Amino acid sequence: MVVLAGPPAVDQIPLLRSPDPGDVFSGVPVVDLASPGAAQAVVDACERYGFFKVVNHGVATDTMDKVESEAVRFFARPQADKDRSGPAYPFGYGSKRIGLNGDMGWLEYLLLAVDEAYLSDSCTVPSCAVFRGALNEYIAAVRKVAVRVMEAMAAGLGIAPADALTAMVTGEGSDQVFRVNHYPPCRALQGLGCSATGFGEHTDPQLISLLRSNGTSGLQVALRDGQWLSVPSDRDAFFVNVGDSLQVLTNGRFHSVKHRVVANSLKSRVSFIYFGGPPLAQRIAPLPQLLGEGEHSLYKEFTWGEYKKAAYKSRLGDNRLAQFEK
Ligand SMILES: C=C1C[C@]23C[C@@]1(O)CC[C@H]2[C@@]12CC[C@H](O)[C@@](C)(C(=O)O1)[C@H]2[C@@H]3C(=O)O
Ligand SMILES: O=C(O)CCC(=O)C(=O)O
Ligand SMILES: [Fe+2]
Repeated sequence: MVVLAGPPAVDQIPLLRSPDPGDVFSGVPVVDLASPGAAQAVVDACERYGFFKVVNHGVATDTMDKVESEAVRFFARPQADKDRSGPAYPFGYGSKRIGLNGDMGWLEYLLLAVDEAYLSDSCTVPSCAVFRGALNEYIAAVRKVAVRVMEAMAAGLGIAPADALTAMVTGEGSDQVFRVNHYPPCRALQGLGCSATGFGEHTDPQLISLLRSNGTSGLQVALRDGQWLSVPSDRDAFFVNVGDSLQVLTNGRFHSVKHRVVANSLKSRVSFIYFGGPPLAQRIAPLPQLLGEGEHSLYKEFTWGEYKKAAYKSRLGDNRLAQFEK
């Protein structure tokens, strides 16, 4: 990453050299959730990249379109209106500042709390009933896809019971978060050979994240050798990230994928991400069913609450798992 002097509107945002248009991730693993081979395909992708896309997921196009058009309507409102839905922490509207430790990106967003399958009643943002209704329908649907993906993981890993992973995310007190990101076009940088960082590189701390975006590209993932590749957008699919906690539960067999978003100079990107996390008291340690004879955990013992607290003290790009490695 290079930090260049840029036009004033973006002077707080790290700039990236325009990615080489040839560096496209043409081999993103595609998992057909309705196929008999789904479980093995999910495990292969989690081991190799910690990243894959899910098709044939059964979520109605109308459910995705409705939430997208309501989100576009929300972000088109006057800035003063949107600011009344802030601050982002613990939940609400935020702009350019990500987290509490100085990270900046070319985006605005809504960070929302989820209870069971819906927006938490304690989360009064957004206030618009139509947007809330669309979010609730979408969250319930994407959460079902997350459950099917985690069941496929357990089946592919040969773990019993079948709900060993899903129970952590759907059980009482699970820590689920939903995020809507809007990356406006960054026109000031058009033709300058560099792009604004939309959302800086990071791994997701939870078990699993499911992302859907409008058709605007911008998501990039890092391969295990550190090479960054641009992910071709697909508005009909869900992209799945393995998070840090799932890496630990599998004792490093699954890989928590580093990813980032580069803002487009011409088009808006809107993305919707469901983050599945366990209850705060959940112990995060390798599942005994996955440890071979004589195999030890690569990590120190911790709870999700301890990890989350440490994560929220860190900068976006920090290696958050490092301090928990043995
Ligand atoms: C800089 C930060 C933003 C973040 C909390 C953190 O301190 C480090 C982890 C970040 C992240 C990444 C995935 C999700 O977008 C997120 C909501 C999460 O759980 O961890 C964000 C946090 C955030 O935006 O507050
Ligand atoms: O907005 C996106 O496309 C991805 C954002 C992301 O990685 C995150 O919110 O954790
Ligand atoms: Fe992320």
